[in-house]
Amino acid sequence: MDATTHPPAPRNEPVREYTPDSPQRASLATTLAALAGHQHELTCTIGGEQRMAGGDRIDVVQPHDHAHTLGTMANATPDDAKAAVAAALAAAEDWRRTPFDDRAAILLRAADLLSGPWRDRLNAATMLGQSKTAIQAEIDAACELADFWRFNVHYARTIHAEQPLSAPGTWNRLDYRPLEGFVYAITPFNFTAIAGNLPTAPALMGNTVIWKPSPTQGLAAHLTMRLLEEAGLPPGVINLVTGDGLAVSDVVLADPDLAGIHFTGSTKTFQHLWSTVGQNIAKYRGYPRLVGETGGKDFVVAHASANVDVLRTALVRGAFDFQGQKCSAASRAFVPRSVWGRLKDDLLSEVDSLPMGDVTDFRNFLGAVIDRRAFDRLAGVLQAARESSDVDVVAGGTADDSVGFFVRPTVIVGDDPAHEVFTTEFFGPVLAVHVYDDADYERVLHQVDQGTPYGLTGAVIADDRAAVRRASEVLRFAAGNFYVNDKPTGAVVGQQPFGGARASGTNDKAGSIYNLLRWTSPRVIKENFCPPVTSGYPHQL
Ligand SMILES: NC(=O)c1ccc[n+]([C@@H]2O[C@H](COP(=O)([O-])OP(=O)(O)OC[C@H]3O[C@@H](n4cnc5c(N)ncnc54)[C@H](O)[C@@H]3O)[C@@H](O)[C@H]2O)c1
Ligand SMILES: N[C@@H](CCC=O)C(=O)O
Repeated sequence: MDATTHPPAPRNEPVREYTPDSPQRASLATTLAALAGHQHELTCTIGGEQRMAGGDRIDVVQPHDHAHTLGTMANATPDDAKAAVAAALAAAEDWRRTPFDDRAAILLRAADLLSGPWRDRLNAATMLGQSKTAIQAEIDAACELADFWRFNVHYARTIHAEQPLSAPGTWNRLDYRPLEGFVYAITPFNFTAIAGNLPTAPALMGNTVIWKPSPTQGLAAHLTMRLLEEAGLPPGVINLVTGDGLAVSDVVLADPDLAGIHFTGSTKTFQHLWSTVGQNIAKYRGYPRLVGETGGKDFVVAHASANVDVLRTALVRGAFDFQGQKCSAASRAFVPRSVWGRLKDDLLSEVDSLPMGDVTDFRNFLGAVIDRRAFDRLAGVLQAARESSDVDVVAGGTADDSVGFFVRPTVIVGDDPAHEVFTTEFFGPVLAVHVYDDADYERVLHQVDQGTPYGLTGAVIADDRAAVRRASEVLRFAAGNFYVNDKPTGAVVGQQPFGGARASGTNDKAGSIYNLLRWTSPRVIKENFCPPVTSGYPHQL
């Protein structure tokens, strides 16, 4: 058990802007060239040792220039997975005995390394590997990840300080034990910060971890692991296994010591993991904690009182930042006819003129979508929309994979809010717009609430206070992160803890006290200073 010390108070990492001629931009450009000019061996890290996984090789390419390979990894095999489990279990005893302050100091040091000497490297890896523009990489790989590490230490300390009352003659304590076993962290391609947070949050609470990042986030994940080692993370605390994860799950999900899953990715993958755990439930030592943040079909509802410039900006940034590949991205908008009349021309011309291309050219607003699979899926969506008589493609609608996986930002207008453009997560730069009669605001709010199985993010744009309040009431369960007169993306750690319910996940709010509580199994210790020495009770006298 730990003394209540006071780690440095967390603060949000300031966001750099990378304006032309700034030294920050010059430094990032130099690192981009250096990283792109090197072929990286994207190894597993098991028990502190780097080794290439034993399965099929996978080339990691730049999505905006797919002929340009950044490095190679391989699918982890069942033997690699077994070695990772063994390493996590071997490291567990020492790690759980490591005082909280030492565990915390490693993550605080990692945060400072990231905001200093590692910033350009992790930003550049995220730009090259995931096709993020400089600002999208900066708010993710530098700022959000440093924020996760600093704020998690603060929240974990708050948890440790929460202790029970003690009656006279006794001392009651809460011992915040880690889970018994190991945690399996599975992370998505789209956020380097999420990839870095999911293994380190359980580790901070004293757990050892097997981390399976997305192959298309492989370069940034590899560098995050090196950064954590430099910060002092002992071998075996986090064991990185590469590849698609299929063989890893076969081993890990059947292991009696599986104590938890920390997942972010698609709803489909999480449901598969959950049902496999359900089938294996009698095998485990305990009940594995299942934490998953998953997909969304995030909305913007405009009211007749909406400021058109606020609405246009929320739609353009909310739908098309990072090519719409944020779980929080606006992908369905509901706009009153009177507002659409004033919004349409400016919105469509702005969307059609958004510069898209190689993200190392800082003038671009969009890069490419992540890989061939995403490109083919999105190209199919656009083709179906172009051919459909039920919807109109009013901006974008084209895709070109000759150099990179480029999909033009697209706006589709449809009359039927039950059409799949309003219900299916496409996870790309596709915004569906439903134009409604101004008098139908109340009906539209209910449609937005019931229109999809998801409940992740959403926004209302309105100047009329009663309209804001009504949207907040009707849409209470439609979004775990609800925005008023803002885009539905860009949550900041410590300010808007992030996560949604319904099919969007377990809503444990990444980077918050609620998430960290899932990685501890508290023990109560009662110590009696004056224990009774006779068995009789006073009423017997
Ligand atoms: N709610 C959130 O906070 C949040 C954040 C980011 C992304 N997302 C969601 O993630 C999705 C996009 O990310 P993605 O394409 O990487 O998702 P995905 O589900 O395809 O993959 C996520 C991770 O799971 C791995 N995986 C897939 N099957 C596996 C298995 N059987 N065993 C082990 N690992 C397995 C993948 O390799 C990857 O590492 C979108 O649906 C998006 O909405 C949600
Ligand atoms: N937390 C991020 C979304 C993460 C999902 O991709 C946001 O708020 O935009």
